[in-house]
Amino acid sequence: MSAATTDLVRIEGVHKYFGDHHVLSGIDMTVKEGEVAVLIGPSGSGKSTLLRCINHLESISAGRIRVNGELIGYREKDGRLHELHLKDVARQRRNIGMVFQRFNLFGHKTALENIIEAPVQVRGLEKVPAKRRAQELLDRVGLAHRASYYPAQLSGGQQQRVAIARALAMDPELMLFDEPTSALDPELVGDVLDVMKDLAKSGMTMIVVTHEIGFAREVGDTLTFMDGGIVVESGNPRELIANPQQERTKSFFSKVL
Ligand SMILES: Nc1ncnc2c1ncn2[C@@H]1O[C@H](COP(=O)(O)OP(=O)(O)OP(=O)(O)O)[C@@H](O)[C@H]1O
Repeated sequence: MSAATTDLVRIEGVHKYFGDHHVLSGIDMTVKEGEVAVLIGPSGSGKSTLLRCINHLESISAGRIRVNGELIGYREKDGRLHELHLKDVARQRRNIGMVFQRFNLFGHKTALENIIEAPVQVRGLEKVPAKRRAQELLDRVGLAHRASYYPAQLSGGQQQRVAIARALAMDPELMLFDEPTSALDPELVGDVLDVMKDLAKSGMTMIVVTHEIGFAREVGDTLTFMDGGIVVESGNPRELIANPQQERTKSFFSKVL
């Protein structure tokens, strides 16, 4: 939501096949630093796949994805892409936080232990500062008083907020959200969206796949409508929702609004 200048994410001509299935058919998209880009579209349109390509959880079949100028998942030599070693992919992923529909917290660890896991294990941070930071992050997501709770003792919305804190603990420069509220009971959705709004206000660059039109309208700097593996239309969320230009977008919004 802050004044956006530089492109933090550049996606150019990205294709993805699963076998013969052409799931992404030439995606171009940029996200500026500090922007919130919302992705919307019918089931199977390729939104999750695109997110997963951005942190190289999926390889791409063609194209380029750059985050902060760095090619993700590959190095380029003589115009050809060569997949990076896992340790280099892991280094890139440390800068990209991802929050999934299912939070996948470690059930045998407390909220705080879940959050310090990666900073301690992956980054080698000492436990004391890691715990201090985790406590700050729990405070930020409104769960300061739940540090010693186990996931099973938390609601779905609280678990998702812990998952957001866990992603933030690695100090990512980009956060990816894949339908973060879709698995939640309706009354728990608001708290998670509020945390995401605060994060947006703090200047975090975010790409959010969601069906929450209100969030898209209120928090999104851009809204991108995908269908059948292509970007059909993209623009200012309010304008796009109020006045879609393409038939496919019109038809989609007429069903979800
Ligand atoms: N690992 C995989 N192997 C084979 N096909 C896959 C794989 N992952 C996704 N697909 C297919 O790719 C297409 C796009 O899926 P994707 O999950 O990206 O869509 P989506 O827009 O996020 O949908 P939804 O809103 O339902 O999550 C679907 O047809 C899906 O079946």
